[in-house]
Amino acid sequence: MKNTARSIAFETLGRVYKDGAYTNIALQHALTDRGLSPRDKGLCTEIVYGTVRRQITIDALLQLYVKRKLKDLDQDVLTILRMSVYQLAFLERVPAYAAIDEAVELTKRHARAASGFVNGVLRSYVRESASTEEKIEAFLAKKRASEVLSLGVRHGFPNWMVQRLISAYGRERAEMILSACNEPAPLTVRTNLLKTSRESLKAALADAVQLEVRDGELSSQALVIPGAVNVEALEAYRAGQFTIQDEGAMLIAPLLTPLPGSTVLDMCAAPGGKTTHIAELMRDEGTIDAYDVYLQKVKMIQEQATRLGLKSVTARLGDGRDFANKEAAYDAVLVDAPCSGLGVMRRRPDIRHRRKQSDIAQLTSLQRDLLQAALRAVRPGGIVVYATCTLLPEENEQVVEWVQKNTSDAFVVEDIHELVPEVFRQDVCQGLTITPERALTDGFYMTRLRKR
Ligand SMILES: C[S@@+](CC[C@H](N)C(=O)[O-])C[C@H]1O[C@@H](n2cnc3c(N)ncnc32)[C@H](O)[C@@H]1O
Repeated sequence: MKNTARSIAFETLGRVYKDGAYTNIALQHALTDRGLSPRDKGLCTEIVYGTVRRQITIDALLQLYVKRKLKDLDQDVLTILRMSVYQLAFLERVPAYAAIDEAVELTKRHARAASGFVNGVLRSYVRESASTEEKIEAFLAKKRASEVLSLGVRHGFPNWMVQRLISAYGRERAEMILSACNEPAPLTVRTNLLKTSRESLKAALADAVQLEVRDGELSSQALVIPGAVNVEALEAYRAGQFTIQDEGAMLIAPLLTPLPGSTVLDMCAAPGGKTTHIAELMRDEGTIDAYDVYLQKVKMIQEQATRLGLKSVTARLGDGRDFANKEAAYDAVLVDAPCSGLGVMRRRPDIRHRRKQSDIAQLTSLQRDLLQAALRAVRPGGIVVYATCTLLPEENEQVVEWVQKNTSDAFVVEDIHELVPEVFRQDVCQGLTITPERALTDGFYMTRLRKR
């Protein structure tokens, strides 16, 4: 049977559910050289991302029609049911018969004995005329769901995440954040101003992809490309004229205000998005030591620096925490710490299933150690920027507060009002947390500290 959008979606979801693959990476591999039309690639992407994003909602809907526990179903059968209910519940343009017929075909191929069961469940799903919202509410009423469970089921997030976001942002904003995390993220690129101007790159990209490319509004280097395009295949990419980066992430390197000729340590640098930004801001004059703890990832930093033609970057293998015991006196240090990643769930939808509540304490401990080591490694009067791509205060301002109380390297938290775009100024406090519903960026925390 030939490849179709749904058969490749099924295959990709299998890699995610059975092998623990990352959705974005599994999908990228699955779509390469499989002969799908752009339209079918779009449908496949939508089904894969949507099924993973909405899995918790879909499972609630399925429980209304399946008598057995979902965890007792064969994994392939469950995957087929999930991706089919996603189409029936959330994709208005997909005709129900197309989704169901192909679900039955897929089941015949992968779990033949269950094809009648899959057909029955999906047909009873569409037979009931209630809207998706009404079905979700029916499930919640049956469960007598708490407010946290209700929000989690409506938006597709585990209870602990919902609870923590409510504690940090209040119910109303937490719901806006959850909803924004389910929106597709735009494709944005950062112009390498050492090679080209934003105007020239905009024209070159628009010509290459035949779409209207527009300026980003938060960074003077940013361009937004509407639509899913493999920009890494473009000549301008090979020529080092841009880096793929979320516009929110483009706000972090400038917080270091790195001057040409300075010495900078990037402690957690791979794949090098911010390292290369720092080097560009320094006009590639000075030195940037870019560390990561995994060898494979260190290679990625070097590849990016080479592609962009940056000579000031040296990619190095090492644990950032070791700087606690080293002699160093960098002018500036970036700690872009490993974190729970709740700010980037638009692009990495499986984070909501992969992350466990118990990870947070471990991450916090690592983050504290890294920040303490950074304060060791910077010279007196130098700058440390601490950043994450998560929205939880435990990994953000509370890490800074803890280190402030528990380190011998005293520092002040600097005011960053002038260093961030207007739209975020009202949110600057000890640092800045940007959330995805504010300006349609990924979510980040960033703060600038000056060692006394
Ligand atoms: C948020 S990512 C960095 C993203 C990067 N700054 C960028 O903009 O492309 C965090 C990185 O920290 C690395 N890491 C984790 N533990 C580390 C440690 N103890 N020392 C140094 N790097 C570490 C991870 O491998 C990961 O690549």
